[in-house]
Amino acid sequence: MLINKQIGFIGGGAMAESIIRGILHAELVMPSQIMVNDISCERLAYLNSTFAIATTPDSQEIIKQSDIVFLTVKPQVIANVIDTIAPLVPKTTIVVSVAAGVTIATLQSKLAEVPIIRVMPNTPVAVGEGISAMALGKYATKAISDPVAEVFASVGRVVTVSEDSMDAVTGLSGSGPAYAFVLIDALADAGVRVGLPRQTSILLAAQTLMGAAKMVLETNEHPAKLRDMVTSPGGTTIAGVHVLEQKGVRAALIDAVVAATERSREMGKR
Ligand SMILES: NC(=O)C1=CN([C@@H]2O[C@H](COP(=O)(O)OP(=O)(O)OC[C@H]3O[C@@H](n4cnc5c(N)ncnc54)[C@H](O)[C@@H]3O)[C@@H](O)[C@H]2O)C=CC1
Ligand SMILES: O=C(O)[C@@H]1CCC=N1
Repeated sequence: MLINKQIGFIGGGAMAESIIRGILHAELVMPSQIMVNDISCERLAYLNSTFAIATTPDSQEIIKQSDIVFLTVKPQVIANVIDTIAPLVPKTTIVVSVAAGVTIATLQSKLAEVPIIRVMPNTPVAVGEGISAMALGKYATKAISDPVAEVFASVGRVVTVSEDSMDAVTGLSGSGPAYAFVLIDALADAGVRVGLPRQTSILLAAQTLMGAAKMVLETNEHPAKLRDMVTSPGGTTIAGVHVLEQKGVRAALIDAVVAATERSREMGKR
Protein backbone atom coordinates (compact mmCIF):
# COMPACT_ATOMS: atom_id res chain seq x y z
CA MET A 1 0.00 0.00 0.00
CA LEU A 2 2.60 2.55 -1.09
CA ILE A 3 1.93 6.24 -1.55
CA ASN A 4 3.95 7.99 -4.17
CA LYS A 5 5.19 10.98 -2.14
CA GLN A 6 8.45 12.12 -0.61
CA ILE A 7 7.88 12.84 3.07
CA GLY A 8 10.02 15.21 5.15
CA PHE A 9 10.09 15.86 8.89
CA ILE A 10 11.45 19.00 10.50
CA GLY A 11 12.07 17.87 14.09
CA GLY A 12 13.05 14.25 14.66
CA GLY A 13 11.82 13.74 18.22
CA ALA A 14 9.24 11.48 19.85
CA MET A 15 6.31 12.35 17.58
CA ALA A 16 8.26 12.16 14.32
CA GLU A 17 9.73 8.83 15.38
CA SER A 18 6.28 7.46 16.25
CA ILE A 19 4.88 8.45 12.83
CA ILE A 20 7.94 7.12 10.98
CA ARG A 21 7.87 3.81 12.85
CA GLY A 22 4.14 3.45 12.16
CA ILE A 23 4.17 4.28 8.43
CA LEU A 24 7.19 2.07 7.75
CA HIS A 25 5.58 -0.80 9.65
CA ALA A 26 2.36 -0.26 7.68
CA GLU A 27 4.48 -0.28 4.49
CA LEU A 28 2.83 2.95 3.35
CA VAL A 29 6.20 4.26 2.19
CA MET A 30 9.72 2.91 1.68
CA PRO A 31 12.55 4.23 3.88
CA SER A 32 13.93 5.99 0.76
CA GLN A 33 10.80 8.21 0.71
CA ILE A 34 11.52 9.71 4.15
CA MET A 35 13.98 12.45 5.13
CA VAL A 36 14.35 13.98 8.60
CA ASN A 37 15.90 17.22 9.76
CA ASP A 38 16.91 17.91 13.38
CA ILE A 39 19.36 20.20 15.15
CA SER A 40 20.63 17.20 17.12
CA CYS A 41 23.25 15.12 15.28
CA GLU A 42 22.64 12.29 17.76
CA ARG A 43 18.94 12.17 16.84
CA LEU A 44 19.77 12.14 13.13
CA ALA A 45 22.30 9.32 13.58
CA TYR A 46 19.79 7.34 15.66
CA LEU A 47 16.96 7.78 13.12
CA ASN A 48 19.25 6.90 10.21
CA SER A 49 20.56 3.75 11.85
CA THR A 50 17.15 2.66 13.21
CA PHE A 51 15.05 3.18 10.07
CA ALA A 52 17.58 3.48 7.20
CA ILE A 53 16.06 6.86 6.28
CA ALA A 54 17.85 9.94 4.97
CA THR A 55 18.70 12.72 7.41
CA THR A 56 19.93 16.30 7.08
CA PRO A 57 20.98 19.07 9.45
CA ASP A 58 19.54 21.57 6.92
CA SER A 59 15.78 22.22 7.07
CA GLN A 60 15.86 23.83 3.63
CA GLU A 61 16.99 20.49 2.20
CA ILE A 62 13.71 19.00 3.50
CA ILE A 63 11.74 21.61 1.55
CA LYS A 64 13.66 20.87 -1.65
CA GLN A 65 13.15 17.09 -1.36
CA SER A 66 9.60 16.69 0.03
CA ASP A 67 6.04 16.70 -1.30
CA ILE A 68 4.69 16.62 2.26
CA VAL A 69 6.54 18.41 5.06
CA PHE A 70 5.72 17.51 8.66
CA LEU A 71 6.50 20.18 11.24
CA THR A 72 7.31 18.02 14.24
CA VAL A 73 9.16 20.51 16.40
CA LYS A 74 7.98 21.92 19.73
CA PRO A 75 5.46 24.77 19.48
CA GLN A 76 8.06 27.14 21.02
CA VAL A 77 10.45 26.78 18.05
CA ILE A 78 7.97 26.52 15.21
CA ALA A 79 8.06 30.29 14.45
CA ASN A 80 11.84 30.17 13.90
CA VAL A 81 11.54 27.09 11.74
CA ILE A 82 8.87 28.70 9.56
CA ASP A 83 10.92 31.88 9.15
CA THR A 84 13.82 29.77 7.86
CA ILE A 85 11.82 27.72 5.38
CA ALA A 86 8.98 30.09 4.31
CA PRO A 87 10.72 31.78 1.36
CA LEU A 88 11.46 28.34 -0.15
CA VAL A 89 8.14 26.54 0.25
CA PRO A 90 6.34 26.15 -3.12
CA LYS A 91 2.53 26.24 -3.26
CA THR A 92 2.60 22.60 -4.34
CA THR A 93 4.12 21.44 -1.04
CA ILE A 94 1.73 20.27 1.67
CA VAL A 95 2.69 21.46 5.14
CA VAL A 96 1.40 19.42 8.08
CA SER A 97 1.78 20.80 11.59
CA VAL A 98 1.31 18.60 14.64
CA ALA A 99 2.32 21.35 17.09
CA ALA A 100 -0.03 21.74 20.05
CA GLY A 101 -1.73 25.13 20.16
CA VAL A 102 -0.26 26.53 16.92
CA THR A 103 -3.12 27.74 14.70
CA ILE A 104 -3.47 27.39 10.95
CA ALA A 105 -3.84 31.20 10.76
CA THR A 106 -0.41 31.66 12.40
CA LEU A 107 1.18 29.25 9.94
CA GLN A 108 -0.73 30.60 6.94
CA SER A 109 0.35 34.19 7.69
CA LYS A 110 3.92 33.12 6.85
CA LEU A 111 3.12 30.52 4.18
CA ALA A 112 0.77 32.38 1.84
CA GLU A 113 -1.35 30.07 -0.37
CA VAL A 114 0.50 26.94 0.79
CA PRO A 115 -1.88 24.08 1.70
CA ILE A 116 -1.65 23.67 5.47
CA ILE A 117 -3.10 20.83 7.50
CA ARG A 118 -3.13 20.83 11.28
CA VAL A 119 -3.15 17.39 12.87
CA MET A 120 -3.20 16.24 16.48
CA PRO A 121 -1.99 12.63 16.47
CA ASN A 122 -0.88 10.61 19.48
CA THR A 123 2.13 8.35 20.07
CA PRO A 124 0.26 5.03 19.58
CA VAL A 125 0.64 5.77 15.83
CA ALA A 126 3.97 4.00 16.40
CA VAL A 127 2.09 0.70 16.83
CA GLY A 128 -0.73 1.34 14.34
CA GLU A 129 -3.27 2.31 17.02
CA GLY A 130 -3.13 6.10 16.95
CA ILE A 131 -6.01 8.52 16.77
CA SER A 132 -5.35 11.63 14.71
CA ALA A 133 -7.63 14.64 14.37
CA MET A 134 -7.21 16.73 11.20
CA ALA A 135 -8.27 20.31 10.44
CA LEU A 136 -7.76 21.68 6.94
CA GLY A 137 -6.49 25.14 6.02
CA LYS A 138 -8.24 27.01 3.24
CA TYR A 139 -5.80 25.90 0.52
CA ALA A 140 -5.90 22.26 1.60
CA THR A 141 -8.67 20.83 -0.55
CA LYS A 142 -9.88 17.29 0.02
CA ALA A 143 -7.82 16.03 -2.93
CA ILE A 144 -4.68 17.69 -1.54
CA SER A 145 -5.29 16.42 1.98
CA ASP A 146 -6.10 12.81 0.98
CA PRO A 147 -2.46 11.59 1.02
CA VAL A 148 -2.02 13.09 4.50
CA ALA A 149 -5.20 11.38 5.69
CA GLU A 150 -3.76 8.17 4.22
CA VAL A 151 -0.56 8.60 6.23
CA PHE A 152 -2.50 8.84 9.49
CA ALA A 153 -5.08 6.20 8.51
CA SER A 154 -2.21 3.75 7.94
CA VAL A 155 -1.24 4.09 11.62
CA GLY A 156 -4.64 4.24 13.32
CA ARG A 157 -7.91 6.10 13.03
CA VAL A 158 -8.49 9.59 11.65
CA VAL A 159 -11.22 12.10 12.43
CA THR A 160 -11.72 15.47 10.76
CA VAL A 161 -12.59 18.25 13.19
CA SER A 162 -13.07 21.99 13.00
CA GLU A 163 -9.95 23.79 14.11
CA ASP A 164 -11.63 25.24 17.19
CA SER A 165 -11.89 21.69 18.61
CA MET A 166 -8.12 21.12 18.41
CA ASP A 167 -7.29 22.24 21.96
CA ALA A 168 -9.92 19.86 23.34
CA VAL A 169 -8.62 17.02 21.16
CA THR A 170 -5.09 17.77 22.39
CA GLY A 171 -6.27 17.60 26.02
CA LEU A 172 -8.10 14.31 25.48
CA SER A 173 -6.36 12.11 22.89
CA GLY A 174 -3.10 14.01 22.19
CA SER A 175 -2.04 13.85 25.82
CA GLY A 176 -4.28 10.85 26.55
CA PRO A 177 -1.71 8.06 26.15
CA ALA A 178 0.12 9.56 29.15
CA TYR A 179 -3.04 9.25 31.28
CA ALA A 180 -3.41 5.64 30.14
CA PHE A 181 0.23 4.89 31.00
CA VAL A 182 -0.29 6.37 34.48
CA LEU A 183 -3.37 4.14 34.90
CA ILE A 184 -1.50 1.03 33.73
CA ASP A 185 1.48 1.78 35.97
CA ALA A 186 -0.82 2.38 38.96
CA LEU A 187 -2.80 -0.82 38.30
CA ALA A 188 0.47 -2.73 38.01
CA ASP A 189 1.58 -1.32 41.38
CA ALA A 190 -1.78 -2.43 42.74
CA GLY A 191 -1.19 -5.94 41.42
CA VAL A 192 2.20 -6.02 43.13
CA ARG A 193 0.54 -4.72 46.33
CA VAL A 194 -1.83 -7.69 46.32
CA GLY A 195 0.99 -10.13 45.67
CA LEU A 196 1.43 -10.52 41.89
CA PRO A 197 4.84 -10.42 40.15
CA ARG A 198 5.55 -7.05 38.45
CA GLN A 199 5.67 -8.37 34.88
CA THR A 200 2.42 -10.32 35.31
CA SER A 201 0.80 -7.23 36.82
CA ILE A 202 1.84 -4.99 33.91
CA LEU A 203 0.52 -7.56 31.42
CA LEU A 204 -2.80 -7.92 33.27
CA ALA A 205 -3.22 -4.13 33.54
CA ALA A 206 -2.29 -3.28 29.95
CA GLN A 207 -4.28 -6.07 28.33
CA THR A 208 -7.30 -5.20 30.52
CA LEU A 209 -7.26 -1.57 29.34
CA MET A 210 -6.75 -2.63 25.72
CA GLY A 211 -9.56 -5.22 25.92
CA ALA A 212 -11.94 -2.73 27.50
CA ALA A 213 -11.11 -0.11 24.84
CA LYS A 214 -11.66 -2.69 22.09
CA MET A 215 -15.07 -3.61 23.51
CA VAL A 216 -16.14 0.04 23.43
CA LEU A 217 -14.95 0.45 19.83
CA GLU A 218 -16.33 -2.85 18.51
CA THR A 219 -19.70 -3.01 20.28
CA ASN A 220 -20.53 0.71 20.09
CA GLU A 221 -22.17 0.26 23.49
CA HIS A 222 -22.02 3.08 26.03
CA PRO A 223 -19.06 2.42 28.39
CA ALA A 224 -21.42 2.57 31.38
CA LYS A 225 -23.42 -0.35 29.98
CA LEU A 226 -20.24 -2.41 29.49
CA ARG A 227 -19.19 -1.52 33.06
CA ASP A 228 -22.55 -2.76 34.35
CA MET A 229 -21.93 -6.12 32.60
CA VAL A 230 -18.80 -6.60 34.78
CA THR A 231 -20.51 -5.49 37.97
CA SER A 232 -22.33 -8.33 39.72
CA PRO A 233 -24.73 -7.29 42.51
CA GLY A 234 -22.88 -7.42 45.82
CA GLY A 235 -19.74 -8.62 44.02
CA THR A 236 -16.10 -7.64 43.75
CA THR A 237 -16.38 -5.02 41.00
CA ILE A 238 -18.85 -2.75 42.75
CA ALA A 239 -16.58 -2.81 45.81
CA GLY A 240 -13.73 -1.56 43.60
CA VAL A 241 -15.83 0.95 41.63
CA HIS A 242 -17.19 2.36 44.91
CA VAL A 243 -13.60 3.19 46.00
CA LEU A 244 -12.81 4.82 42.61
CA GLU A 245 -15.87 7.07 43.01
CA GLN A 246 -15.04 7.87 46.67
CA LYS A 247 -11.50 8.88 45.67
CA GLY A 248 -12.74 11.08 42.84
CA VAL A 249 -10.99 9.25 39.99
CA ARG A 250 -13.68 10.27 37.49
CA ALA A 251 -13.44 13.95 38.50
CA ALA A 252 -9.64 13.76 38.44
CA LEU A 253 -9.70 12.53 34.83
CA ILE A 254 -12.13 15.27 33.83
CA ASP A 255 -9.91 17.87 35.53
CA ALA A 256 -6.81 16.45 33.78
CA VAL A 257 -8.37 16.84 30.33
CA VAL A 258 -9.61 20.35 31.19
CA ALA A 259 -6.11 21.38 32.40
CA ALA A 260 -4.41 19.99 29.28
CA THR A 261 -6.99 21.68 27.03
CA GLU A 262 -6.44 25.01 28.78
CA ARG A 263 -2.67 24.61 28.46
CA SER A 264 -3.06 23.99 24.71
CA ARG A 265 -5.16 27.19 24.45
CA GLU A 266 -2.55 29.15 26.40
CA MET A 267 0.23 27.86 24.12
CA GLY A 268 -1.77 29.06 21.11
CA LYS A 269 -1.89 32.63 22.45
CA ARG A 270 1.88 33.16 22.33
N1 LIG B 1 4.77 13.66 21.94
C1 LIG B 1 3.47 13.57 21.72
O1 LIG B 1 2.78 12.70 22.26
C2 LIG B 1 2.80 14.53 20.80
C3 LIG B 1 3.45 15.65 20.35
N2 LIG B 1 2.81 16.51 19.50
C4 LIG B 1 3.51 17.69 19.00
O2 LIG B 1 4.66 17.24 18.29
C5 LIG B 1 5.67 18.22 18.36
C6 LIG B 1 6.96 17.54 18.74
O3 LIG B 1 6.82 16.98 20.03
P1 LIG B 1 7.77 15.82 20.53
O4 LIG B 1 8.18 14.98 19.37
O5 LIG B 1 7.13 15.23 21.71
O6 LIG B 1 9.05 16.69 21.00
P2 LIG B 1 10.57 16.25 21.07
O7 LIG B 1 11.23 17.22 21.99
O8 LIG B 1 10.68 14.79 21.34
O9 LIG B 1 11.08 16.49 19.58
C7 LIG B 1 11.36 17.73 19.04
C8 LIG B 1 12.61 17.58 18.17
O10 LIG B 1 12.82 18.81 17.47
C9 LIG B 1 14.21 19.04 17.42
N3 LIG B 1 14.43 20.47 17.16
C10 LIG B 1 14.44 21.51 18.04
N4 LIG B 1 14.63 22.67 17.39
C11 LIG B 1 14.72 22.36 16.06
C12 LIG B 1 14.91 23.14 14.88
N5 LIG B 1 15.03 24.48 14.93
N6 LIG B 1 14.95 22.48 13.69
C13 LIG B 1 14.84 21.14 13.62
N7 LIG B 1 14.66 20.35 14.72
C14 LIG B 1 14.59 20.96 15.92
C15 LIG B 1 14.75 18.56 18.76
O11 LIG B 1 16.13 18.30 18.73
C16 LIG B 1 13.89 17.30 18.97
O12 LIG B 1 14.53 16.14 18.48
C17 LIG B 1 5.22 19.28 19.35
O13 LIG B 1 4.83 20.42 18.65
C18 LIG B 1 4.05 18.63 20.07
O14 LIG B 1 3.07 19.60 20.43
C19 LIG B 1 1.55 16.28 19.04
C20 LIG B 1 0.86 15.17 19.44
C21 LIG B 1 1.40 14.24 20.39
O1 LIG C 1 2.64 17.43 25.88
C1 LIG C 1 2.51 18.06 24.82
O2 LIG C 1 2.54 19.30 24.79
C2 LIG C 1 2.28 17.28 23.53
C3 LIG C 1 1.01 17.66 22.84
C4 LIG C 1 0.10 16.47 22.98
C5 LIG C 1 0.94 15.44 23.56
N1 LIG C 1 2.13 15.88 23.82
